[in-house]
Amino acid sequence: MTALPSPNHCCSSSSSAYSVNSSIGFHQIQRNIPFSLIPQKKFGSKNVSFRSKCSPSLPDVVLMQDAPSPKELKEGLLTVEDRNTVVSDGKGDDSTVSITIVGASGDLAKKKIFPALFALYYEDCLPEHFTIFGYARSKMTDAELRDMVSRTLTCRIDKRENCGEKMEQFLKRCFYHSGNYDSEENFTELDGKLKEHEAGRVSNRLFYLSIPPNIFVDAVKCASRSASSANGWTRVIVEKPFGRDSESSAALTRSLKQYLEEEQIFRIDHYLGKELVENLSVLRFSNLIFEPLWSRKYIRNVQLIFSEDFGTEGRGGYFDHYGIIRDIMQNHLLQILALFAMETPVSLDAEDIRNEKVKVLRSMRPIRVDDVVVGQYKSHTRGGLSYPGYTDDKTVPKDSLTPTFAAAALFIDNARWDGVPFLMKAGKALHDRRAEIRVQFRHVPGNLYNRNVGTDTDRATNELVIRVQPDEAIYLKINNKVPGLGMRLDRSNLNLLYKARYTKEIPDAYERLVLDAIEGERRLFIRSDELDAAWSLFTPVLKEIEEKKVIPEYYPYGSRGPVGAHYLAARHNVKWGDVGVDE
Ligand SMILES: NC(=O)C1=CN([C@@H]2O[C@H](COP(=O)(O)OP(=O)(O)OC[C@H]3O[C@@H](n4cnc5c(N)ncnc54)[C@H](OP(=O)(O)O)[C@@H]3O)[C@@H](O)[C@H]2O)C=CC1
Ligand SMILES: O=C1O[C@H](COP(=O)(O)O)[C@@H](O)[C@H](O)[C@H]1O
Repeated sequence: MTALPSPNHCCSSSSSAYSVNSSIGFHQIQRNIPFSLIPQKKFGSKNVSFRSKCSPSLPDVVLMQDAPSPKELKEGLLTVEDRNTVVSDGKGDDSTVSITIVGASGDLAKKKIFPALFALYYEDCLPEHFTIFGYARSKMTDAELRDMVSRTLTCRIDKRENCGEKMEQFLKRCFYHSGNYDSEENFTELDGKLKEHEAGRVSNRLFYLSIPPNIFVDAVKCASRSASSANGWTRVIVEKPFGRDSESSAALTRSLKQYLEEEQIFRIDHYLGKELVENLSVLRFSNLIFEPLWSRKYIRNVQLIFSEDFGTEGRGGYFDHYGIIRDIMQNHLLQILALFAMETPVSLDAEDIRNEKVKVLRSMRPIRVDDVVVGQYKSHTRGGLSYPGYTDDKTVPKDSLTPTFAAAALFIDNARWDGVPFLMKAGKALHDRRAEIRVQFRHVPGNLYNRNVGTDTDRATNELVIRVQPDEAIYLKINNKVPGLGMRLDRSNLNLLYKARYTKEIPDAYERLVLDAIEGERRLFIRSDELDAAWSLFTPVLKEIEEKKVIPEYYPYGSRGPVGAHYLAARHNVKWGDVGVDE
């Protein structure tokens, strides 16, 4: 049994284990509610939960200075297994984290995962003992992997000290094992190598499935059977797509659950790791001025906008099987919508937040095909340059009807949001790259200044814009008197532009999410019932679009997308906020 450390050890970065707890729920101890434990039956009983100095959960650990007393333990508030759970800052303790990137030779691994791990290392956010393994079929030596990874690493713009040295140190912790995704034998070899590096310490293992979805289950089966930890935790990050409709998603979940408990599955939606998306709850729940306005009473419509100024270049094969609704709307935009619209959760615990998100998703009205507009980009020549159409991609069938653009009107049939249109718009190969949430408020009843505002009430109403990217910002459009002797109003922005306010570079979403997975923090990952609810909403309309072979409206590469999106918005009495002079 693990000995209880003194509460004074809490939070000192040089201490070893600093409080006894479960990897889910510091709050539960404080509220004297007995734990339900993460089942560990397939993966050993010792449950070491790491909290780095970078953890957003750190305040919880601070609260745990008054860790459960021996009396509380004796009185059965914690079970024997709980006592085997140690929360550690990972410094000087006897546990190690092995991170295996399955599909390490691929695009996502190179572009996002290795750089995120390096950034965490650079910021001293990883535990003292960690090893990174790349796993894929490609033949590579450790040196070749390091060479490949080194090409994508960059140092923080705001801190460049010892950058080269840190890169070298990081690369020394990266190794490679070549193997098949469906070979238990190859995963057993990996297990042997991981054990060598773990050197008898408590082993915690994180597998990041950065591979195409058709091989998820094979890889999970082999990893869980042949390379899971014998004495610590084993977790698996699963990349989207989680199926392509309700049935295939449920089948994937069922298959994964043959080898993993739900608590071991970390379904990633990287939009949840974006700074401004995380800030959404802070904005709502820690500012008195917003939450009272957050309902049908004051909000006229909400717009969730995603656009990219490049096409599917290189990913056409994957994309054609999914399309923009599955690629962006069913996950990224719907997750943002759920966070935006949910009721106040009981606490910031993962389960409390996810419970509220599920309730919103389940309150949503089925989407009618009439409330969806689909488009596909076509080739376009501008300034002597010619841009390819979607079906010019060799991996895309010439007669493909797959939408690269969609706009939809959604409704939440609950007391808070009854009748408020939530408009979504997502597209590739458009005129700019942006992701934002726009909240258009109602007009001021009996506005004394109507005369000065003019007839366009849209121009006179307040709008809150949360710009997720690029140039992260939150701004509120207000009416203001133009200085001078006359009485003329204009619309101005109260603007919180992140790069002007904060000098620190904003971490990439993958950094936050990988760290959370290492720490066992599930708040930003998708629970299986959330996923079911999201698919239930989109599956019928997707089927209808596909069965009816709805012809997409063609739009030129680099344009603002199909005009149909404007007609759709107009039918719901909405004007898209990203179009216009002062967008
Ligand atoms: N790339 C991106 O920007 C994003 C990707 N994702 C998701 O992340 C995952 C990985 O994406 P990405 O890195 O782009 O994928 P890749 O197509 O680059 O595949 C990753 C690796 O998997 C192996 N692989 C590829 N195809 C097959 C196959 N048919 N059978 C067996 N192995 C195969 C290859 O490694 P080897 O041949 O060496 O075994 C490849 O390097 C996917 O699920 C994707 O949907 C999600 C969001 C964004
Ligand atoms: O999940 C996906 O996201 C990217 C956009 O991510 P971002 O962080 O660069 O905004 C998108 O290009 C891709 O098609 C999709 O699969």
